[in-house]
Amino acid sequence: MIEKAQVLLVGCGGVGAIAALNLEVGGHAAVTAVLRSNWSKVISDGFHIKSCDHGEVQNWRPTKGANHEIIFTIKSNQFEVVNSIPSQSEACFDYVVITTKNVPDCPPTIADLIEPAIVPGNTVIVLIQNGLNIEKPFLQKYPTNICLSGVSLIGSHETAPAFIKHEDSDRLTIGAFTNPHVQQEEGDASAHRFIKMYSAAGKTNCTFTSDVPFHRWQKLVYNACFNPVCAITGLDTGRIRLAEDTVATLLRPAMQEVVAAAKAVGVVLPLGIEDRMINIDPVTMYLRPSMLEDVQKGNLVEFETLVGEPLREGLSRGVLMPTLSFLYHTLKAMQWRLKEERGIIDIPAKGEYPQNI
Ligand SMILES: CC(C)(CO)C(=O)C(=O)O
Repeated sequence: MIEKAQVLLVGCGGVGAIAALNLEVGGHAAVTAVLRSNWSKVISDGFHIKSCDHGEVQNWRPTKGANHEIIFTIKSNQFEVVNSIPSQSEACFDYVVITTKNVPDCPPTIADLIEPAIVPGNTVIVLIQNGLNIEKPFLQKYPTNICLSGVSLIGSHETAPAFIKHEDSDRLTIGAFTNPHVQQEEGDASAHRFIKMYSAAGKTNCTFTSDVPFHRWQKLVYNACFNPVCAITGLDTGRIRLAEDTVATLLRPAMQEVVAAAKAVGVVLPLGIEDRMINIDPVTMYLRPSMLEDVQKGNLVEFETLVGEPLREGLSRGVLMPTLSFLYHTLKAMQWRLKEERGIIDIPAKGEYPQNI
């Protein structure tokens, strides 16, 4: 019998639920999933997943429950669902896989939250998240742990709590972030082990890269541009492409600025990458990037890691980035509005006019 790796999965929405399935059905991993907004729904009814890779998976029902810990049975595998981060004394995790959104402007950060589950120098941290410089807080806090990058191309959304619609198959590129305290070969070997475990069910296309910055910047040509333009305008990617001059005046200039920033940090992206990203999906897919979904659900958006980081990298090297600056500062104002709506910030009541305002 295979000894299963113990995986703590933080975040189990559209991307995380499919990651959980891949890991579980492959039979090489036992997943403990940490849920938040969908926790009570998963406890009562389980997940309902319609997946282009896995087919229809209905009602993952709990077979055992105690306080916050519920064990689910999926076929022969066990899938544990909790709503707080278990500590290493409760369970010993080989991997902590993070599939949440990254909102560093709204602490506590995930790097802080996972602390009880991390054994220094041992637990492998896997970030299946968009954006740039996302590894920095983890390398700072857990300098001797291997940290893997996962760049995901997947069309999977949580349409209602615990209802997952997976329409575009899972393609995941895994590699080790450069860490001055860990040999690169060790990180690469760990990435290969993760890929083997993740791909074991044969339902996903998970591949290795030795060039993490290239893959992160390449994906940013999409995420730093399509995501904000769609989130700000309320239009999906198909409509952006159909709408008169939006591609010419907003999307393409933003993409060109990201390509120039990448070049300034030493990452040369393929010629014509802008066109490839603009046309990556059929127009009539009317794809809604995650940032558009987030704004419309009233969720905070990951504008710092998708837009702020490439902008700062480029500006600090003298790259002119007027379009990205505009998108960044617009998103920052939108985030402020979202924070007010969610009660994260308070403002003085209308009608109070203190002298100093
Ligand atoms: C590429 C895409 C659209 C889906 O994986 C994405 O990364 C996002 O929605 O943020």
